Amino acid sequence: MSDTKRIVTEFVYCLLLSGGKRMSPPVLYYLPPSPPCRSILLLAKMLGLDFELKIVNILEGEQLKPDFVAMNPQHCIPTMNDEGLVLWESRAILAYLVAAYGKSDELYPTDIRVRALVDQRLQFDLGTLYMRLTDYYFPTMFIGAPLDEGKRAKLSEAVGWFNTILEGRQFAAAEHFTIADLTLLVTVSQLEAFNFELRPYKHIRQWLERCKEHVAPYDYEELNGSKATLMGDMFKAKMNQAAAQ
Ligand SMILES: N[C@@H](CCC(=O)N[C@@H](CS)C(=O)NCC(=O)O)C(=O)O
Repeated sequence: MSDTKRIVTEFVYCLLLSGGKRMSPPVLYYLPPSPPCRSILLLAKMLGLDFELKIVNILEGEQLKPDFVAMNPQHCIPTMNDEGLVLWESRAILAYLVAAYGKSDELYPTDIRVRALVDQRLQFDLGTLYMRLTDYYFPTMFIGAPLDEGKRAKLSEAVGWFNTILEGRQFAAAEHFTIADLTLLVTVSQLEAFNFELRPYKHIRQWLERCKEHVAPYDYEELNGSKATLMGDMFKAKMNQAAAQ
């Protein structure tokens, strides 16, 4: 057999073996403790999807390297590259992964009325709940800035809204667990690890336990719980440092 014929035969054989599917796994640029990265890693576990994982250490400015900025001018993680489809914004990545790799639409329902609610919750987390969490905690955790009571009030207001949303519901958007619960679970478990007082929010506490139980088989503790604790400890250490000065 000629070389050309052999290469073509091997190529066709590979295609047949792969069932015509993608040959290379999607690449995820990430850092394990980053909350939006944690939601992607949890979803990948739930879907049984193996990423090619590439650490980008944002604490050392690796996201500003020219190669990374050329791929994602906004230089944030998580960033995913699935055979040339480059995506960032964790909630957009979650939606894409369920559509591309999910065995069903359960985690991101295609029923337009249910999907509308999932999308609303995803955007509530992005623009309100998680945003207010970062506004309040991150300046202290990263640069030791004093806590701002005004920002705490805004965060409490958003937590209260989420508690009301959950009234009479088992899950955030549908009758079952969806990617809305996943991203909100990362946010609320982080609040819990920062010792945000969740006692007044009964519906959130019940939902949080339900979600943790649902995700426990997918390495929840390793992928999210332990990383939330790590960030909580960083915050507490900064608070103790400030108190000692
Ligand atoms: N809304 C974005 C937030 C992404 C984000 O802020 N990522 C942080 C890490 S948690 C980051 O990459 N920071 C470094 C930078 O922006 O240069 C998402 O959900 O993916």
